[in-house]
Amino acid sequence: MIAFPNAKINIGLNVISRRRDGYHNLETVFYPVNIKDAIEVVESPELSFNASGIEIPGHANENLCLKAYERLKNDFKLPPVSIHLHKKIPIGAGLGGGSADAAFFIKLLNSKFNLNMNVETMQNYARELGADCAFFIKNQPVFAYGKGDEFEDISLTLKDFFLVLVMPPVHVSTGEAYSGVKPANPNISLRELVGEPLEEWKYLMKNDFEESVFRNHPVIRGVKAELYEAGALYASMSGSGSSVYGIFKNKIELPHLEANNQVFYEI
Ligand SMILES: C[C@](O)(CO)[C@H](O)COP(=O)(O)OP(=O)(O)OC[C@H]1O[C@@H](n2ccc(N)nc2=O)[C@H](O)[C@@H]1O
Ligand SMILES: Nc1ncnc2c1ncn2[C@@H]1O[C@H](COP(=O)(O)OP(=O)(O)OP(=O)(O)O)[C@@H](O)[C@H]1O
Repeated sequence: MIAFPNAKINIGLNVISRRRDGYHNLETVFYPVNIKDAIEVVESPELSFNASGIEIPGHANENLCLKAYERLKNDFKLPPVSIHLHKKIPIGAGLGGGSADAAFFIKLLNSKFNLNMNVETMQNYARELGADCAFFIKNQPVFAYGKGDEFEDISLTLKDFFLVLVMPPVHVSTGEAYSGVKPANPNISLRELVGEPLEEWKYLMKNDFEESVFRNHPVIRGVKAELYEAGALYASMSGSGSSVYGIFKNKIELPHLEANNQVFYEI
């Protein structure tokens, strides 16, 4: 059985306060985008994991797909499986790729082995694996708060716009990004701002990670500026970076950016 985990972008991101558990309370809007990995699971004599596509830093034993399998195996009778992950979602990009793989793997095991988990149960397992992970269970646009794993549905759609995502040649680690931010309460919650016309977003919304990440990696600031110069209605770094997206009224090509960056159109 095969699943195709997709990436997400963050529209606005306020880091609000530091928590006792070492995490931060935040508010953001998660929006699914059309850049996808592929994961296949097959019953097999022994547990195995292998990967192709973009190279994943770290040891294969630490892959979030395996962590999801081990976590569910504690609570369910699961046979050994062979897992193949084909990686296409850029890593260290703020696109939640690892989290998407883990969440889709939970859904895949649920279907393949008839585990009868409902959405809430799967979200709870996902929460244990990473703050971004639970979003990918329903995989619909949401306003997220708390650690980024509590949700309110929103009716946002970008289907009438043209979305471009640029991956600069820089990886940013999530821990590094959080350590550069001074948490603060926003004047107006993103919950309200996201309902304003998209043309107004650039005056209203920000990603709190941009300031320090742009300072450490000015190339990312440059990409955002180029997207605005090219006519973006709204442009922002996604999550902890380094990817930057632009929302345009009409279809556009950015050959200049393509020279130094990976560019995804119509995501
Ligand atoms: C930056 C975002 O992508 C925004 O959506 C997420 O907050 C990151 O979520 P994630 O990658 O799933 O994060 P995790 O794997 O759970 O945590 C990685 C590290 O990020 C920091 N972290 C993460 C989420 C959060 N609400 N507060 C944090 O301080 C912690 O230092 C943690 O050790
Ligand atoms: N299936 C996986 N895909 C990608 N990275 C994985 C996976 N499993 C574990 N990892 C580890 O997670 C790290 C980065 O994960 P990920 O791609 O989610 O980060 P990101 O792009 O910064 O996104 P975000 O911070 O928004 O979750 C990698 O360096 C790798 O060591």
